[in-house]
Amino acid sequence: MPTDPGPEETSESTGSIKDLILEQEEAASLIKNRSLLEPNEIVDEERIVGRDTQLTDITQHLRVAISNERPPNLLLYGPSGTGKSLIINAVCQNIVELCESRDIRFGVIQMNCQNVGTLGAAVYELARKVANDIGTSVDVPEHGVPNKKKWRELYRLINDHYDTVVFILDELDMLVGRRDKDEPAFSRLLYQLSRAGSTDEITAQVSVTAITNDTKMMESVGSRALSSFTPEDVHFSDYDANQLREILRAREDAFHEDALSDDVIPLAAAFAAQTNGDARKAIDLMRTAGSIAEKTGADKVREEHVREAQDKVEKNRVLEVTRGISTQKKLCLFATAAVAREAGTGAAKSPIGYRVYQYLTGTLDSDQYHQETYVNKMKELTTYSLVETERKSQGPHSGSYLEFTFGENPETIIETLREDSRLDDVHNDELRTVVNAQLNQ
Ligand SMILES: Nc1ncnc2c1ncn2[C@@H]1O[C@H](COP(=O)(O)OP(=O)(O)OP(=O)(O)O)[C@@H](O)[C@H]1O
Repeated sequence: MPTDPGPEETSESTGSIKDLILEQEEAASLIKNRSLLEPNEIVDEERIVGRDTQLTDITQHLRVAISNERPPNLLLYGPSGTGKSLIINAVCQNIVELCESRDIRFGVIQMNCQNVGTLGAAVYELARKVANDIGTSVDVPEHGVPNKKKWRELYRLINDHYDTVVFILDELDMLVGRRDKDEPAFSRLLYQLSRAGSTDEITAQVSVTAITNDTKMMESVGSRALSSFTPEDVHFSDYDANQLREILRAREDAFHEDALSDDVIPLAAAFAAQTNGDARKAIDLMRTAGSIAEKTGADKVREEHVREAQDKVEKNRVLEVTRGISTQKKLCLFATAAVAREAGTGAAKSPIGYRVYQYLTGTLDSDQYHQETYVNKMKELTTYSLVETERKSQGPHSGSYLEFTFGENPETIIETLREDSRLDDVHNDELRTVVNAQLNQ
């Protein structure tokens, strides 16, 4: 039978937790507005800096919607955290408001394609989002019906409720679909959406904005889709340290007055620019540095907190990615990071990476993939933005190879992977010797 804790004990424990909360609140005296430092927070337009060209281009393309004309299709491409979603959403939000004031039924339907899976699931998800936007429900079941019915339902919803609709398909290249199809699902989705308006299936005007990190995505788009999609391209490049500094300055009021020492923003901007020019990362660094400073009871966020945050953020990201991957993928990544670390450029060539992978699998007495599979495993890791690939030529008669460039410090990747005890038998000195011998060949 449970014993009665008694009034004294209850009030004492409640009191101590409350005290703890209040104590922590008092210690958290540096960050004033945490949501401004959340990576997915949609910020007001006064806080958008450094993307004037893209903002002007996108506005120029989409503004025709306020005259009830169909905006062109767009392709926004560039690395992670360079403001693609931010800018398109800011422009669309303003167009929605202007259209409302002119009684034009303008809709914006955004879908992140990362976890959607198949074409059928994508069409259903779009229908669900449209239904949600207009406050109704989808009239076909999610499973067990042919895609044709889902398309028909999507068209019905659009025709009934919009004059113009813009579909924003984020991370579109991730919508690969079933492997047995000749054409990736994203290509079929683009084809259907962009041709629907030219048939009588959709009476509303439809425009598609595709967003991708993969500069080569359009190479996998089938010829039918290519001839109907024909987007205007808007490129988003990495931010440099100056731009990141401006972005962070525009969020300085996330902190209490005088809570930031002068070198904090320039250092966080420099770290983020060094690795991949990603604004999300710069913002993340500021938040982590602030939390570290608060936790240690510091009166200000200082340079050392940013350095500690940098270490933590890098390790966390690598950990997050590597925790779930197979041992073989870890070996591929470990070998490639070891080459990039010694090469000093943050990059590794696939044939050298493969030879170091062979050394690793030999040392650990584990299964060994062929080079093609090694390359494919590394390519799969690009989805996490940990590594990027680029095909390079060795010269006119020597074929080509892939170059892997790391978004994080290769040393961090190696250290993080080493937390897996199966790598204990790989000794650092010997690994360095093997890698250098391969690099010098
Ligand atoms: N120019 C900018 N001014 C202010 N904040 C920015 C700017 N660019 C990006 N950010 C902030 O950085 C974060 C990431 O931006 P966003 O989501 O637009 O990147 P993205 O290019 O769409 O990245 P991904 O390809 O990973 O989706 C967001 O919190 C956004 O508010």
